[in-house]
Amino acid sequence: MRIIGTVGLPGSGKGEAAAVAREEDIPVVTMGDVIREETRRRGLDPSEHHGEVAGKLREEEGETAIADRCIPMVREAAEGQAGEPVVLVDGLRSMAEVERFVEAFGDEFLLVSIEAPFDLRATRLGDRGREATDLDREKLREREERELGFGMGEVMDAADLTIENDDTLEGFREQVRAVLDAGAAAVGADDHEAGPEGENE
Ligand SMILES: Nc1ncnc2c1ncn2[C@@H]1O[C@H](COP(=O)(O)OP(=O)(O)OP(=O)(O)O)[C@@H](O)[C@H]1O
Repeated sequence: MRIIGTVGLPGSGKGEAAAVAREEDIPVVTMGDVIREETRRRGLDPSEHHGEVAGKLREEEGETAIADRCIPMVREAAEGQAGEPVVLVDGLRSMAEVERFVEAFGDEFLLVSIEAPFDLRATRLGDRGREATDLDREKLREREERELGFGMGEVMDAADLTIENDDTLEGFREQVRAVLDAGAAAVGADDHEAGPEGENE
């Protein structure tokens, strides 16, 4: 089994990476969807209260609340696959979450950081316009600071691979496909040799 987890600031391209995985029939577990679902369960609008509920969940159930909910979903997604399974986990945010995934999956877990400069991300999010923060640069800064407050910078530094998403969408999608294919090929092989480019070492 190979579990590929992504980390990246808002608008870096995690959703696009997940879309590429789905096109390749690789199941995706989206950590943000777990929060959106919980936000709706609490009778709140995810486009407004997503961050607040993410914080509350961590306060109530601990740092790994969201990872804990995702791990059985990952196992279930893996069980549904023929051959050696690969699952993409979209959106890790803290070292506590990384450690939880490593505890659950050991060397089968590969952490990939997706990175792009603030201005590019702000423009792309403005075009996307999914959430209130997408259209407002100040709100984006706040969202970003909140996410960095959860320790996201440290997670990005700890990644096994970095994909720079500062060029065309098609170029980015190709890089993602290469990592997914290498991840799939590396199932059962030595861990950190997966991935064609952008390795930290
Ligand atoms: N290289 C690129 N060129 C042009 N547009 C891009 C590129 N990469 C991503 N995008 C677009 O930018 C927007 C943000 O990307 P995406 O939704 O993947 O970000 P994200 O990391 O999932 O953000 P969030 O954490 O806010 O959900 C999307 O509309 C996506 O299609």
